[in-house]
Amino acid sequence: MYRLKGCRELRNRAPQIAINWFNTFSSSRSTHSVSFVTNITAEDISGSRPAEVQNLVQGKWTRSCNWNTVVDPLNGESFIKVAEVNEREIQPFVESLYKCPKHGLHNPFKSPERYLMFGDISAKAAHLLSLPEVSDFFTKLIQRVAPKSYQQAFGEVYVTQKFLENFSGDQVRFLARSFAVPGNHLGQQSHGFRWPYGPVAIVTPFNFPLEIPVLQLMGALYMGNKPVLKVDSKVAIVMEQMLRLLHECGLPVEDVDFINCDGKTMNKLLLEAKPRMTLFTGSSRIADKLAVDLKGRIKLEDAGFDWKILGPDVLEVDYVAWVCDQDAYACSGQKCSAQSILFMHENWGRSPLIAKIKDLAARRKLNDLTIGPVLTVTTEAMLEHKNKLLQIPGSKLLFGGEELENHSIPAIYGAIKPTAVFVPLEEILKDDNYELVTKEIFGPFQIVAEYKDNQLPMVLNALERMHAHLTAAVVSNDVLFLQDVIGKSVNGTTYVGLRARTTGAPQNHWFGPAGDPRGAGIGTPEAIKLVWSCHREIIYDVGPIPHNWEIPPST
Ligand SMILES: NC(=O)c1ccc[n+]([C@@H]2O[C@H](COP(=O)([O-])OP(=O)(O)OC[C@H]3O[C@@H](n4cnc5c(N)ncnc54)[C@H](O)[C@@H]3O)[C@@H](O)[C@H]2O)c1
Repeated sequence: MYRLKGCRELRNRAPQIAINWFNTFSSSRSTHSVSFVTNITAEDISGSRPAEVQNLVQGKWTRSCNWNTVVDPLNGESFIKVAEVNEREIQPFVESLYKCPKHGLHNPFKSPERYLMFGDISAKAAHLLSLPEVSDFFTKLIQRVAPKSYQQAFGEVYVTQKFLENFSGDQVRFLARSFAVPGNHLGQQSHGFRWPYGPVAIVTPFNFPLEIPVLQLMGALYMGNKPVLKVDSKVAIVMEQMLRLLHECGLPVEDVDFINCDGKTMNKLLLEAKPRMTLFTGSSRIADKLAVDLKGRIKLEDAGFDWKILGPDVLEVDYVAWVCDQDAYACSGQKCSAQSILFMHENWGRSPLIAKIKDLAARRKLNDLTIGPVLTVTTEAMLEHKNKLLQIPGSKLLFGGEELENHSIPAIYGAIKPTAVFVPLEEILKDDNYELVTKEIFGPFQIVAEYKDNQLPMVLNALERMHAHLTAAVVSNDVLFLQDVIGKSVNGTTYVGLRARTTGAPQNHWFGPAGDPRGAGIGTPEAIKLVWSCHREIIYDVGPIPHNWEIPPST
């Protein structure tokens, strides 16, 4: 991205961005009224027809003094202009959050009809996303900014749609279900309520442009909060379009602010607006900084160095190899849940597993985006990491380790073939090597190690020393083996059994790190309640006072 010069404050102008789904939708379903005009398709966004992304504050879409230009990750062409708010322009966002009281926009004692409103909004948005033309629009828009295969991008749209279905009807008010406990005397009862934080912030990364922001945003809204949302500018166009869709479905325009800015500006906004809670999804480095800056008023979905252990029972080698390939290399390894290290029992080492993973990885092609640009690590950095690993005694390149061929991916991004490097277990555990081997490379890159029966404690030791505990997989149907590994590890989302995978963040199970009191979750009712509400206890004590009551002695 680079900056365009010149200040053009163009508040309240009609958006000029492409919303292909909208055109299709309005022409095929004429009963649905709409309030904005669009003119190009996701495929047509280009250097000659750049799309624009705006900000939303205090109910108004706005532009800014600064335009950042996003380059097409596949060819380097400037194709999206993002109106980026700079540090001197954050005041309207600060004021907007200040307007929201700590008790939120709704709670069980205030505007409870809003719980039902969000049930209705969710139902309508789920319906819209289920329409083939709408889901195709979002799928292709995701592909343009965070290149991944059609199926992987569609998966995001599908999970988002199912999530919205899950919280339709009365399900939003059920999130705020309370409980009561009888008191010590007549007239006393204690009630536990789920209470909003009021003004809140959501910061999300580039890799899931739709799913992560929508699921967290809706969770925040359901519980009665007013969020300011900041998505990585590279992919913000997707969420900008989704907000317009949510407005069509009845979301009040003042309920969410949407800001495009760099990390430094967002940091400043958080310090000045003082949201009561911030949900941060992204790297551990920024997560730790914000935890300090915000004095702990934060929940985190941070980095993943995700592990998979193949147990002693070798079964279904083709299936396990396919899951390994998907876990490590789908979305070019840019899932926070991607398989970063594979510990295989020596029995698997004697099977054709690695050869099969190599063959599957070799099927991946740039032209269908089953492999593609890496948006936060350059080719040079990934190859340098590989070279450092290969200096460890006994390590070897299993496959990959080269730049992609015949590509036009710009040099600011990465482009390497799916890569696997073998490192001996004893070497991984050495202090000099451990940090290097367990460094998260957010690209198509994995470490492979082998262990013998009596070396399982060494594998468990390697897990114990990791700093992030997001996803994990234990591939075995040996129940005693599973018990042993589960009982001695902590990852928040752990798949176990023959079909175990590290990736997979559907709407039907919890996804998030464990072992960290700051850890957040996403997707399920438990995640929403934990992240977006706090406990409030109201103790009713209305009497009557016993008729023979007398003032007792002081205590
Ligand atoms: N745990 C999860 O659920 C999850 C999901 C997706 C990605 N991730 C992690 O995210 C990382 C990749 O994403 P990334 O490289 O975009 O992460 P990142 O930390 O660089 O950026 C994440 C977001 O934070 C913003 N940001 C940067 N500095 C900031 C600051 N000082 N104050 C406020 N906001 C700031 C960025 O603009 C972006 O929107 C990986 O480590 C991956 O594992 C985790």
